[in-house]
Amino acid sequence: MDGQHLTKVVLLACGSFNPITNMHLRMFELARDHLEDTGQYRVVKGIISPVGDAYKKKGLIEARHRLEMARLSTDSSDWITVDPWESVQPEWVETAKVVRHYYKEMLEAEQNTDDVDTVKYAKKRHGLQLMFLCGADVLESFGVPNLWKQEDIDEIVGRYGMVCITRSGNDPHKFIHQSDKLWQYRQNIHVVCEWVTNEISATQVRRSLRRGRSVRYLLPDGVVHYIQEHALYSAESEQRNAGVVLAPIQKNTEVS
Ligand SMILES: Nc1ncnc2c1ncn2[C@@H]1O[C@H](COP(=O)(O)OP(=O)(O)OP(=O)(O)O)[C@@H](O)[C@H]1O
Ligand SMILES: NC(=O)c1ccc[n+]([C@@H]2O[C@H](COP(=O)(O)O)[C@@H](O)[C@H]2O)c1
Ligand SMILES: [Zn+2]
Repeated sequence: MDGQHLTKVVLLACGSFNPITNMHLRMFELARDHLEDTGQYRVVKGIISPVGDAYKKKGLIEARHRLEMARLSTDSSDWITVDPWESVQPEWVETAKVVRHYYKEMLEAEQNTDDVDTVKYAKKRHGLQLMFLCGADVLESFGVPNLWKQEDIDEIVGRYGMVCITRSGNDPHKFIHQSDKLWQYRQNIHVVCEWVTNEISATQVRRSLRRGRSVRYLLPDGVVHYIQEHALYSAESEQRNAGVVLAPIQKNTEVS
């Protein structure tokens, strides 16, 4: 097998990463194994895109710290990268737009490496795909009123496709079954069952940190040191954006 027939995939994970945990990194490994196991894909790159400060989620610390922690975590990976583009935007950016941005970049990069043979390029283009990577809670958040625009869901799932990692408390298969829209796109949603269940969540990590408890082995060592060095995550930082409406809700309920 020469792998020529395989579709090359770039995985894009969007989120707060407040802070990045081992489970965020595991998501990429799980998704790659799952996709490559189908015999149809070769995963060539993973992108972590931390959300910008304008997202206004409660307890969200500054993007420069979240970005740096993500960088420290991916230093040892030969395929997972961190991209600052979304995190430095002054306004919150809809995820559909983020996906579009990276897809465009991906095509441009491909074109630059092969701009002499346009016929080959057109063929190659066909064999290149960007997929949105998330946990089952994000998939289920598609059902939260005013959080996602329907056309954005159509674009992300219908046009690009997604990989969704199971998370306890969520049932992505049932959720897809119960949604007419997601059921229609079911071929584009790769649900990955994580059998080695790992319930690390950034919320729990922040809670432990506030209480002075160890979070070692839940986060990469470099991240634990960075948090200590910069004294991140306190009772005060958890109050950031308290009472502020989350940017997507604000945007989708605005009276124009
Ligand atoms: N334990 C986990 N299992 C599966 N997916 C996960 C897990 N933890 C995080 N994710 C996924 O990682 C992405 C980024 O998530 P996020 O930054 O919100 O982390 P989180 O741990 O859910 O944090 P918080 O508790 O602050 O919401 C999301 O797609 C989320 O579903
Ligand atoms: N309408 C939208 O595009 C929309 C709505 C809610 C969350 N999101 C994104 O999903 C991710 C969710 O992150 P959290 O789970 O940390 O809140 C963020 O990257 C956020 O920008 C997008
Ligand atoms: Zn979350």
